[in-house]
Amino acid sequence: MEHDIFSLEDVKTLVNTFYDKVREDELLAPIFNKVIKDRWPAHLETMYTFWQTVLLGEHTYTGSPFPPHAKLPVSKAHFDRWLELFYSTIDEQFEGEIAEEAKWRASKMAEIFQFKIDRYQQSVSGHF
Ligand code: HEM
Repeated sequence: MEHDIFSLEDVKTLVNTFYDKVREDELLAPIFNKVIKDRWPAHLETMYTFWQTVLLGEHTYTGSPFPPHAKLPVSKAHFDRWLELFYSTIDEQFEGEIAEEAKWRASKMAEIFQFKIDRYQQSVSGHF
């Protein structure tokens, strides 16, 4: 039986496995690679601190999550795929309250990001 997400080691496993899937995904990989290029190690480091802060209460992340997403060319299909890969990564390796919390947090953030991105896209296309 799988265990819950307890340590920074678990967070790193989660993040590494998830972005391995993202980088192999035909819908998401081009979007990420266009922005990140050869900075994947730095992105992964940032994401360790983000999830360490959210899930373990160890406050190592000091950024602002939304701004890098504001102008991405993404829609509901991209967020659905992102969540599908994130959920499967968690369910394959972890089980417990924090694992459930991770999925819930991700879905809420995806909802807010998508709402803001849609609003931005409408404003630039003149239908605001
Ligand atoms: C379609 C879905 C998504 C795409 C294509 C996407 C893409 C990206 C990209 C390109 C970056 C910038 C990396 C860089 O320049 O270093 C980034 C950063 C980040 N993403 Fe996402 N993302 C998505 C969904 C999400 C969701 C749902 C969350 C939250 C659970 C999230 C959390 C973050 C965080 C925390 C950062 C780091 C921000 C910082 O620089 O401090 N992303 N993402």
